[in-house]
Amino acid sequence: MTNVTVLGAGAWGTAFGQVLADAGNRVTMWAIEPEIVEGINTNHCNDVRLPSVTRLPDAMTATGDRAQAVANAQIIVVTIAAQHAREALEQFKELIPGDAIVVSLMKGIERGTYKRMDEVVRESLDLPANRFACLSGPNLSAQVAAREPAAAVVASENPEAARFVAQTCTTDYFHTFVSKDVPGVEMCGSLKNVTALAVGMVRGAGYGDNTAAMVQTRGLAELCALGRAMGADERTFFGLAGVGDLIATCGSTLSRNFTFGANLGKGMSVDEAREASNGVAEGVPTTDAVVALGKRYGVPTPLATAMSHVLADGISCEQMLHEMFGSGITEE
Ligand SMILES: NC(=O)C1=CN([C@@H]2O[C@H](COP(=O)(O)OP(=O)(O)OC[C@H]3O[C@@H](n4cnc5c(N)ncnc54)[C@H](OP(=O)(O)O)[C@@H]3O)[C@@H](O)[C@H]2O)C=CC1
Ligand SMILES: O=C(CO)COP(=O)(O)O
Repeated sequence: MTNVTVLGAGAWGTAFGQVLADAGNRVTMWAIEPEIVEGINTNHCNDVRLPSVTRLPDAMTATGDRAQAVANAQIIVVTIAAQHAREALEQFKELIPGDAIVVSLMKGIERGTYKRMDEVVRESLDLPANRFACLSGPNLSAQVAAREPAAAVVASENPEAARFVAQTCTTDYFHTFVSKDVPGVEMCGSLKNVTALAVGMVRGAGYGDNTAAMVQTRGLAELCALGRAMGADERTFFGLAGVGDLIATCGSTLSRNFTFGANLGKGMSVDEAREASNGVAEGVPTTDAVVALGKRYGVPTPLATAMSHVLADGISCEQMLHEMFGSGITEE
């Protein structure tokens, strides 16, 4: 039995905590909100973030105390909204055990620094690469929480750490693959959210399958080009973390990013869509970071750039599509 601590009891943190408990581990959830801590410890549920689960496993407990949360952890899973990860993790820097493996489940790029979550986690905890892993894939939290079959990729520069993490979170319904491609897995998770915003937007505006497929495929092309430039392994884009997660996120009303985009397509303002969102839509702050990374690496990012104009200037779906394609004819 492994001691695993999950930092952040949001929808995914809670659903993944259940996976870890089902896999036979002792799971400690850390949450800021006392209501969530109380709910997990007393009623075995997280009505705030994951109300679809009426009874979480007994092996899951919660605390709001940072030191207590990580004291005996062999694996620490981080699933905090990406833009708050640095400030939250810095408070754990002196507390985490010297041999614990830290696993990021987050899908975003930090605004302002344009850093991936592997970089943010390692910097804020002063963590060597051999103790870091990330996990990503088509994992809509409500479906994983319902124990529907699903799979994910665990990536680490340290193959032993990747296997340890993969074994720790494998159940009869949750399968894991291992990879060494940390930048690839990180870029897949982050960029698919930007694409899901755009696909959601065209769906919300009333367009059908051709338009959605077109936008989704151009998003994949953008992910491949930028990911390649940043040193990712091409094969990752066509695996679970890449195409797999694009299919799930761009095709599901359970996705916060898809739904956020759909609400924009229906005519809501960004503030109204934010208000209506049921949890964090990571693609929103990540969009500008993707545009900035594109400039840094000399890679055109027409989809992210057009979406950044939607988010900043409120351009329409038609204008977004027009901007995305430009006026010239190019090779695909
Ligand atoms: N939901 C899903 O299907 C999946 C989500 N992910 C990724 O996992 C990450 C978390 O998503 P999810 O759990 O769904 O999001 P939610 O919106 O449900 O929860 C966000 C989490 O971040 C925490 N948080 C926000 N700000 C702070 C802060 N300043 N300090 C500490 N904690 C903070 C929240 O704590 P509090 O509740 O106390 O406010 C909450 O636990 C995202 O990067 C997402 O892309 C990945 C795969 C699947
Ligand atoms: O990453 C996810 C599914 O794999 C969840 O997507 P959303 O964050 O858009 O809900």
